[in-house]
Amino acid sequence: MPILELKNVSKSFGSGPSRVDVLSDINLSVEDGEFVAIVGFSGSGKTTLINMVNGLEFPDKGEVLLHGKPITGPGPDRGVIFQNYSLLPWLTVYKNVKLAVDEVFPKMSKKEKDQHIRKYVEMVNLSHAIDKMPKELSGGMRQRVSVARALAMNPEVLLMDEPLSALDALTRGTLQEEIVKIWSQDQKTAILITNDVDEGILMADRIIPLKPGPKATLGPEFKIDFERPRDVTEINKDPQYKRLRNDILEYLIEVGSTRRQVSDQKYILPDLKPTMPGRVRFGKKKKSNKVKYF
Ligand SMILES: Nc1ncnc2c1ncn2[C@@H]1O[C@H](COP(=O)(O)OP(=O)(O)OP(=O)(O)O)[C@@H](O)[C@H]1O
Repeated sequence: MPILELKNVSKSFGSGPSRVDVLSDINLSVEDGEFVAIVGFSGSGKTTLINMVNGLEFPDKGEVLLHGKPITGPGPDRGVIFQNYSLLPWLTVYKNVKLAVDEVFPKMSKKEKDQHIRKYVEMVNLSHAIDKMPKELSGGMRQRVSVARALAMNPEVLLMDEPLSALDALTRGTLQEEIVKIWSQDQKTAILITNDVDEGILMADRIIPLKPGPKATLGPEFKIDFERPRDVTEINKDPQYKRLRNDILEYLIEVGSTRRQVSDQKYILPDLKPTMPGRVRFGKKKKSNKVKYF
C-alpha cells in the first residue's frame, strides 16, 4: 500500500464571485521511501497541495490518505520544512530543535534527548553554532536549523515547501546535498515542492508538474533514474539530462501558455536558470543510470 495517496482531490477558497478553484482532480500515490518533487508555476496551488498533506487544509472533494487513513490534522508522522525557516527568534539553535523533540518524544530521557538533538545539529553541520540565536545566523544556517528540527522529529514523511528558494546557489546546492543524504540514510519518504526543475532532477525519483490553475491538476510524471549519488557535473554533461530538463520545461511552458489563453490569471515561470556548478553529489546509489520517460 502506498504511504500517501491523494484521490480525486479538489480544493477551492472563498465563495460567490470571489471563489477561487485552486486544485481539481488531483491524484497522487507515493510509495514508502520515495522522493517526489512537484514542480509548478508560482500561484498554481503547490502550497495548498502540501498543506492538505500536512493537515492544515482539507479537500472539498476527494481524500488525502496516510497509510490508507484520512489525514485529520498535522502530526509527528509528517515533518515540514518551509521556505521561511519559522524558527523561534528567542531560542538558540539547540532550543529550537529541542522544542520539537520535546513534543514528539516526551518520554525520552534528558541524556538521550541531548544526544538526539546534537546528532541532528551535527548532521546539518551546525555544531559550532548550536548555542547561537537565529538572528546571529545566515539565511542558509537558519534553513539548516529548520532541516535539523524537522528531521529530529523523525517523521515518516518529510514535506518541503520550497525550502531552499530564498538561498544563494552555493548554499542551496550544499543543502540539497545534505537533505538527500539524510533522506537516503534515514530511508524517509520525501515530497519536495519547488519551482526549480533542476532541483527536482537533482534530488527526486520522480518529478510531477502541477498544471497551472484555475483548477490546477497534476500532469504526467517524469521518472528521474540517474545513478545516486548524483554528481552534478556528470549530470550536466549527460544528454539525457538535457533532454529530460527540456521535456519538463517545454511541458510546463506549453500548459502555461494554454492556460493563459483561457484565464487572465498571471503566472511566473519556474526557474530557468543555468544549472549549478558541479561540486556536490546527491543521495544513495541506484543500479541504472538510464532516464525513463513516461
Ligand atoms: N487561504 C486562502 N484563501 C484564499 N485563497 C487562497 C488561500 N490560500 C491560497 N489561496 C489562493 O490559491 C492559489 C494558490 O496558492 P498557493 O499558495 O497554493 O500557490 P503556490 O503554487 O504555492 O504559489 P507560490 O509558488 O507563489 O508560493 C492562489 O491564487 C492563492 O491566492
